[in-house]
Amino acid sequence: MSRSAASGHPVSAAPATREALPWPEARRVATGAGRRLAGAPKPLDEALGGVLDGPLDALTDLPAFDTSAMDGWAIAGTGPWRIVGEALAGQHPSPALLAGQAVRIATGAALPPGATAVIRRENGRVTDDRLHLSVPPSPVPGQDIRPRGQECRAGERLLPSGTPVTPAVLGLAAAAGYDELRVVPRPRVELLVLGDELLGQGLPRDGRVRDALGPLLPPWLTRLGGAVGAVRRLGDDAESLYRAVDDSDADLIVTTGGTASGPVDFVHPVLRRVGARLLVDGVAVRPGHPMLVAQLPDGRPLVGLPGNPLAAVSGVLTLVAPVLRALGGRPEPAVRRAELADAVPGHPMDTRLVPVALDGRTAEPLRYHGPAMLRGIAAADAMAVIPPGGTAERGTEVVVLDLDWE
Ligand SMILES: Nc1nc2c(c(=O)[nH]1)N[C@H]1C(S)=C(S)[C@@H](COP(=O)(O)OP(=O)(O)OC[C@H]3O[C@@H](n4cnc5c(N)ncnc54)[C@H](O)[C@@H]3O)O[C@H]1N2
Ligand code: MOO
Repeated sequence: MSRSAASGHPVSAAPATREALPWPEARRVATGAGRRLAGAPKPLDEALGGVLDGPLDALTDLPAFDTSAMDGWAIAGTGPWRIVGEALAGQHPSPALLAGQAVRIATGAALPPGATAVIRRENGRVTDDRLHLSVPPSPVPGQDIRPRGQECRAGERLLPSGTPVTPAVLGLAAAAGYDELRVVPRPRVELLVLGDELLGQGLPRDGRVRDALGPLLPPWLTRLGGAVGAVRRLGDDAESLYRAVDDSDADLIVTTGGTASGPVDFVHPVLRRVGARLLVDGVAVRPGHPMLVAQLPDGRPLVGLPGNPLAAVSGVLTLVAPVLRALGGRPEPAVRRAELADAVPGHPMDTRLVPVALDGRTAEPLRYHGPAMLRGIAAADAMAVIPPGGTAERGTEVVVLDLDWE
């Protein structure tokens, strides 16, 4: 918030100095700031993107009955076989086969009782209602039969609680007999982009710049499990920020800009006015140190991201991602590590997050990583975590945070 602006409401300025939390601790606090949302039953077509609220246990054996795995003939005993009928997918099982009998059968059709194997269409020949093998040897018992319960038995655990509901999970749930699933819904996110200087289109002009975070954040927060409503761009005006925060019923509010101590940085004063409690007020990380997490009086979290675009990216990885995971009941991703392809200077006191391109186990640090720049991160696969202290030399193994945005 760089332009001079007047607020209609009397809000005091933010304090000049705050206690910055070490980066690992800030992430832990962020994880604890989101209470898992209540699960609810959803029809399958509305469950996508949620997280299983309870394990997925099979409601049936799968397959639910013995089926043919191939188009051909179901046979009993040894051949040649007399063809006594036909079995198509979706039909009741045909009458029991006796030794020396066969039925024509389609893939997925219920196997008649007594059938011992299936002969594929291309391996048999029919003359005068008699089936002969054209390709020996005789099928072994059970050949090309999918026996009932091959994939699972009724009651068997298919997936644990907390599994993200993907299209494949929907398919498995349907196959296993479910019409609806109990899911933790995607947390609803309200995104408030602050700054009089921000333009929605065209070239930067007259001291104004394009809003980079309005386009950047919604698809990313969606990838991270949020349900992001329309972005609201607000001017540098404490009253409209106050009203937006006070009116919002989102599970998580994310603001951008206005976190520092400039003349129109209203996030802190507005948080005080709504009675929010600051859980994280500054993080020892570069870029992004003025990022914050607050808890509204009713317990809902608000994350304040700094306005500098790369600082905001750092804030998403540090604070928003853990809060969203906690709200949405998603597990933490496995820690990933890579070796630096070049030395990266550390910050004396703060953790650094540096855009890197990954090539297998190697992380190449990228240029253009200033807090106001997006050029480096747009070419990056991840951000490398450089602990405080001296230089991380070439070959040092560091934690990398996947951007995972495609
Ligand atoms: N006296 C101090 N000044 C600053 C400090 C400090 O500790 N003391 N911290 C600096 C750091 S670090 C950062 S990061 C920024 C954070 O500032 P705010 O969160 O208050 O953000 P703004 O002042 O609103 O904006 C900063 C910068 O980013 C541009 N911006 C904002 N929003 C967007 C957007 N959506 N798209 C593109 N660019 C955006 C804005 O125009 C400013 O240039 O404060 C430092 N100052
Ligand atoms: O959040 Mo600031 O990056 O450290 O410019």
